[in-house]
Amino acid sequence: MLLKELREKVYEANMQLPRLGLVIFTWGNASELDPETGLFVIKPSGVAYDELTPEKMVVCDLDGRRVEGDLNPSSDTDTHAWIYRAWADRGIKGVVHTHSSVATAWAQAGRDLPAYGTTHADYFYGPVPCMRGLTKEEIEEAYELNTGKVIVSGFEERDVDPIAVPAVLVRNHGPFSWGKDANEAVYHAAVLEECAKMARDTELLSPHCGPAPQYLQDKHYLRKHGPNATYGQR
Ligand SMILES: O=C(CO)[C@@H](O)[C@@H](O)COP(=O)(O)O
Repeated sequence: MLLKELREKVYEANMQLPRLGLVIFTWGNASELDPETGLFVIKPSGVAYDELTPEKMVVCDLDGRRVEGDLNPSSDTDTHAWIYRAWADRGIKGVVHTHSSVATAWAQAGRDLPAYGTTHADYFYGPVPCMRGLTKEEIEEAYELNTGKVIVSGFEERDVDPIAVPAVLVRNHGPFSWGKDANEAVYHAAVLEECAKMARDTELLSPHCGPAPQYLQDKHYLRKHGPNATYGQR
């Protein structure tokens, strides 16, 4: 069996999704890329979380083709593969998709998630962008592959660094997040959902409050990220 240890790691990352309240039923998926082989492990499609095992994880290549496994890989496999092809050389080796309800509501509303406070700024350096929905033709051509293309090209067009903002909202669909591995991608998915809840409530309390001042966002993001980070135990 290929990538036995990675299968176990990706299984555990997937099991975090329902534990954190980010998914129900079979929604969502997590994967991690093995840079040495260029293969990634992903959850199988449509399998309930309480039926998952490391052995049921599916190994795919960067074209999204199944290399090992009896089950069909996640229906979002091509999206994960597109993100790896585009950003693995930036150190992005874990991808997560969820339908966490409040982040999905921002995606359905077609709105970027504003940086209203330091909680957001600690993890996302600026708003989390909401990328356009797919056209009918893109959906009919290759839905999941074009979802990945919309995400990556959207970051390029909007000049957003996927390291500085490790998450995205896809209009009328939901959130995707990423990180250095599957666990960090899950972590970012959970933080995104909490920031989405806070932003929704912020707008209820003060509809036109505007984002946190840039100097405050800078302070919080840069204290945790980059060469001058000071947060926590060094
Ligand atoms: O959003 C989608 C597919 O894009 C959901 O069905 C997804 O969260 C779960 O699909 P899979 O079970 O991983 O195939």
